[in-house]
Amino acid sequence: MLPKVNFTDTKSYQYLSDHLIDISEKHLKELFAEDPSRFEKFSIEFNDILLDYSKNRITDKTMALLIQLANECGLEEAINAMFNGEAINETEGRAVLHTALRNQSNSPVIVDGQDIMPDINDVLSKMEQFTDSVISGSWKGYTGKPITDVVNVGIGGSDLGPVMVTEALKAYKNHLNLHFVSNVDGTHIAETLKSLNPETTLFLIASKTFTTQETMANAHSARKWFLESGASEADVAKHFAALSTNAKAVAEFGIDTNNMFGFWDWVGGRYSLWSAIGTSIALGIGFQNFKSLLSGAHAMDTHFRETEFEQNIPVILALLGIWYNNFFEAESHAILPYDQYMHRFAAYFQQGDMESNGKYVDRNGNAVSYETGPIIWGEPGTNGQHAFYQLIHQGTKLIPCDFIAPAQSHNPIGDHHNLLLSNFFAQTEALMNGKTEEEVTAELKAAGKSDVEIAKLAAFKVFLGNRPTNSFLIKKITPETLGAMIAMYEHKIFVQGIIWNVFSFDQWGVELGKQLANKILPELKDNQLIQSHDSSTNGLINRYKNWRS
Ligand SMILES: O=P(O)(O)OC[C@H]1O[C@@H](O)[C@H](O)[C@@H](O)[C@@H]1O
Repeated sequence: MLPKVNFTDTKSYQYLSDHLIDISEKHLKELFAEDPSRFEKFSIEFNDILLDYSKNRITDKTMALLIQLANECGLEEAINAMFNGEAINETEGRAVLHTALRNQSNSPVIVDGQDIMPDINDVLSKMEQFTDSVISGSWKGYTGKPITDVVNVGIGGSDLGPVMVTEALKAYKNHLNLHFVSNVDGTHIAETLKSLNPETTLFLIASKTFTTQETMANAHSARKWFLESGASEADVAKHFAALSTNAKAVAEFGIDTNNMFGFWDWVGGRYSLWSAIGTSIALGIGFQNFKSLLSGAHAMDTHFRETEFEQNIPVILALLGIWYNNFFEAESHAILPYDQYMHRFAAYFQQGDMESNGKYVDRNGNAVSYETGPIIWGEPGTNGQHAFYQLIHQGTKLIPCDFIAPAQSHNPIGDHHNLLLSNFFAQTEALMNGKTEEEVTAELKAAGKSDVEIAKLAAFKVFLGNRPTNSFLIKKITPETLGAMIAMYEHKIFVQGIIWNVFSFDQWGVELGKQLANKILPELKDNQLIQSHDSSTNGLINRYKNWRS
């Protein structure tokens, strides 16, 4: 069982509220001037990842109070409860053990009195055999040709993780072409199938429940396309595999359960890329690289589990997020990778974070009186700089940002990487320091502007600065460092959920829309006038019926 503390009732919350007044009066520039050791003090190096969190609106006292808050909320107890397999997903009565999937130490993890590691290892070795045979070409399609294209059909957690990782690790990719179909919009599958040859295409139907409407619709269309190409039902086994917890539904769909890679209800969808859901990753970059991804994540798990909070990266990130979310009233958090390969990283953690902590009911079943999960967003630098950074620099909203960049590029072309990294360093410096009116005036004077022009322009060119950032400098984006970064954010989300006293591993909020869509679907079958909803919904449905044919 998890602790169920209302964090606004703690002593540290009160102290932090008082301390906020002092910090609000300080500019980050002043904090740096007052303490020359800020970088040494507020940075942590872990396995080729350097986190610099010194450009945050914090002092030693802030960090001490935030850690006190974590202690008062029972964080240590909660971490142990998760790793020990307690049913901390209480509303679904499940343990939360994605950490076991990457438990490279192989130490026993007990659920309901049974060690789950042997089952995990069995699936991993089945995945290894399968992916090796597809990659080597010994797995043949129904006309005897090797597989060239793999289509992962899944949505949400059965799509976003594999997409993000295979993009982030594209430098490690082999000859197999990967495709991802998620949207129920027929365009997605239609456009994907256009370039494919059924004789050399392998479909992975990825769905934890194997009931998700979008995935089932796309899977059926894929099978129809395959059969219409001249293949027989018996050939399906060579071209369709399932990644799921639901063997019965897989068999009913017509996929040979020998071609099923299983996982378990204690793996949440948005935490499932480490499970059989990662089969597309293992196919795209090879099983050994997939294992390295798991190892990187496992190293972060060990760090999270064993390191004192003062040096614990996920804990520190979570507490900083709470500082801004609940004390500075920041509404969102930007993730900004300076790495083109990581272009889906923020999108991935939109699900990871917002589906986990987007809750207004606390673990006691009461509506909360404080803010919970932030809006997560972001795009890669430097593209974002030319799009939305204006608002981060000069808008009215406080947006804490995570800047992420590799020191070594996989594509060291000319001066590109120095150009990229100069922007990475410059942005956090600019966000912190800003530019004063005096600086602006001096600059305009030097550019030969008249006093009248300076008076007219100066105000628009002032940057207040004092905008907080974290910087992650990663030696290189490898399967290990990427695995560690993903696990780091997962644990950050966990810690925040503990402090906000919400259940981070259910997602009831996605159900209502699904239920209503199921109710509306039969109403779309014919052209009868619909009057069963409110006037807006009726009006939209009726106009759709009128326009669709
Ligand atoms: O893997 P499944 O069962 O098809 O589910 C896909 C997604 O379905 C959504 O409804 C859930 O909100 C996600 O968490 C989940 O990842």
